[in-house]
Amino acid sequence: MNVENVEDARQASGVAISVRNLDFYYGAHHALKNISIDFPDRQVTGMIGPSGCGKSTLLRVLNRMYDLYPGQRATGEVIFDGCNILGPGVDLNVLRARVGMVFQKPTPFPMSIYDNIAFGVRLHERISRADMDMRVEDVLRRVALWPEVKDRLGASAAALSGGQQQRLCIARTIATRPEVVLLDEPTSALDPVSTARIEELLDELKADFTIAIVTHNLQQAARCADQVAFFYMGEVVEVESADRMFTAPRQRRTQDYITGRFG
Ligand SMILES: Nc1ncnc2c1ncn2[C@@H]1O[C@H](COP(=O)(O)OP(=O)(O)OP(=O)(O)O)[C@@H](O)[C@H]1O
Repeated sequence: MNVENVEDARQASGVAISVRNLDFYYGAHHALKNISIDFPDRQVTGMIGPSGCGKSTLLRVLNRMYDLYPGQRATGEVIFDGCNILGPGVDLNVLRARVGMVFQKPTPFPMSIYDNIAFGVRLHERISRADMDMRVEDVLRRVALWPEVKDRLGASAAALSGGQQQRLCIARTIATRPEVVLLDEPTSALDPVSTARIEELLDELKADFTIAIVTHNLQQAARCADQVAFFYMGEVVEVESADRMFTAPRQRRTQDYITGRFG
């Protein structure tokens, strides 16, 4: 399938990634059990549930991050652009550029602000210095960091605040022009002001990217997500629109969790 057909197919189905009958194992530990869930195109999917229920594990499957670790394996299907990305022959560098990931703790590379963005782009594209300058400016503007850093692009990223570093990490992720952005508790290490800025940013980014966000913060899921999935002990118990999830969930276990009966 060429890129245009893939884009047409995704828009027609309205689904960016479709997970079917997914099981995941850390050695003998069965961490995800027969999971099926669709990630709608250009919407935000929030993933909630108690600690250890498998939310981060699912994110790590969606770009095959787990492949970096021996003894971890997935079975089932994760369909992205008409292809099962769990199958053989997938170029993992390309996959990880198309399905980008932002981690809980801001993890800028030990290099300049400019190079934090240019580094990943150079791995995937040959572009001129002028085009790279434009790309760097464009993504820094999109994450609302440009006014704060435009006069010190050559300075170390380590000198930025935690919230600025996380916005830089999001800029770095979108600089390779992924279709999907995965975020694993991206604001849990940040103050309320930085958190609010990242939440606003997600709302803007979903015009162009499909977003999956793991969060412990139910209010954050209610504010940011279009659909919400509730995970419990390695299973997806319920997937609903955010409105329904927090007002009228169908399952008893979901209701107990969102009303704080366990956590
Ligand atoms: N590297 C690993 N090796 C073995 N077991 C692991 C590993 N990472 C996670 N697990 C186990 O897999 C299960 C799911 O973990 P996961 O991190 O996906 O949960 P989570 O819902 O994201 O939790 P949290 O909200 O605390 O981050 C847990 O039982 C956890 O102990």
